[in-house]
Amino acid sequence: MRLRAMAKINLGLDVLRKREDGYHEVRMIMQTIQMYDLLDIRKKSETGIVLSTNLPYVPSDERNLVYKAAKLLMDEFDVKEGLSMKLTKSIPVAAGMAGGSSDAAAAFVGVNRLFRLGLSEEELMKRAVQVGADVPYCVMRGTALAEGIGEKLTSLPGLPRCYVLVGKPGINVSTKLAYDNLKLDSIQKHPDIDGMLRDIENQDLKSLTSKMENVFEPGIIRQYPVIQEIKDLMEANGALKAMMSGSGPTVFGIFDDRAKMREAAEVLKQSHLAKTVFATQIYNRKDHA
Ligand SMILES: C[C@](O)(CO)[C@H](O)COP(=O)(O)OP(=O)(O)OC[C@H]1O[C@@H](n2ccc(N)nc2=O)[C@H](O)[C@@H]1O
Ligand SMILES: Nc1ncnc2c1ncn2[C@@H]1O[C@H](COP(=O)(O)OP(=O)(O)OP(=O)(O)O)[C@@H](O)[C@H]1O
Repeated sequence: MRLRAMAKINLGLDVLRKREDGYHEVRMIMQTIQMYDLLDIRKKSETGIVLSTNLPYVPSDERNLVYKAAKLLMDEFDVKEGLSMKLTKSIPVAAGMAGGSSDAAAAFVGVNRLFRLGLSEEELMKRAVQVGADVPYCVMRGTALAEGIGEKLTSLPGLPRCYVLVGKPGINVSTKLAYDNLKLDSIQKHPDIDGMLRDIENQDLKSLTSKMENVFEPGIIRQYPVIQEIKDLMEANGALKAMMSGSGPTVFGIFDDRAKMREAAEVLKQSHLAKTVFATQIYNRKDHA
């Protein structure tokens, strides 16, 4: 069985407060994009889980979120058969695009199907949060409002067709460090998430993109000014708006015109500001086909 683990971007990202357990309460507008890792899974005769990946620097043992997700379900349902998984990564690692989280979501969906566990999407999402805050959203996909620590999800109407240019500089940002370094009292500008919800309801892409904000952005840009340079390049080359995704460092630009996005992609490639440049579009199917 082959599953696609889709990447996400955050169109709006607000952090409200720190909880007792160290996690933060957030309010975010999430969007799936057509950029994906592949997870091949099959039964094997010997018991246990075996995982291989195409990247030497991504762990292939119990530290991998795919392994964690599969083990969690197989332990709960006392699955005696063995599982063999092959992960082929295309989503940049430690990039703010939920690569590992989405791989884990694919493992939840795949193990549920392969061993006929009969869990509904909602039941999978309930378990998914134990692997990571973004994993329930990666099970759900599409356009969504995420609250709580990211696990309280409300499905939203799909955005009008638009194009997404992804540019990741050659640096990695730890999500944990980004949250630890965030000074909640000195956040200058909180995104207008309620206004964005209205724009999505009204299918008004221009108004929606004009409100895009991410509270992590100023702090991470101070550390890595190249992020600002990539944003500026995208906006100078036709993006309605460009912003950092998640805790960074990946920048995405939203375009209403595919040709313009492709031209901007060429300029970005030639600038050598980004190590990964990928031109794509939003993705609103939810069926894990
Ligand atoms: C920044 C985002 O990518 C935006 O979508 C997510 O909030 C990150 O979600 P994630 O990678 O699934 O996060 P997890 O793997 O659960 O947590 C990694 C670390 O980030 C911090 N963390 C994460 C999510 C959250 N709501 N509050 C937090 O404080 C915690 O220190 C945690 O130890
Ligand atoms: N399946 C996986 N793919 C990539 N990294 C993984 C995976 N499982 C565990 N990891 C570890 O997790 C770390 C962060 O990986 P990931 O690519 O998920 O970060 P991210 O894109 O910042 O995620 P998010 O947007 O959810 O914060 C990596 O450094 C890696 O060692």
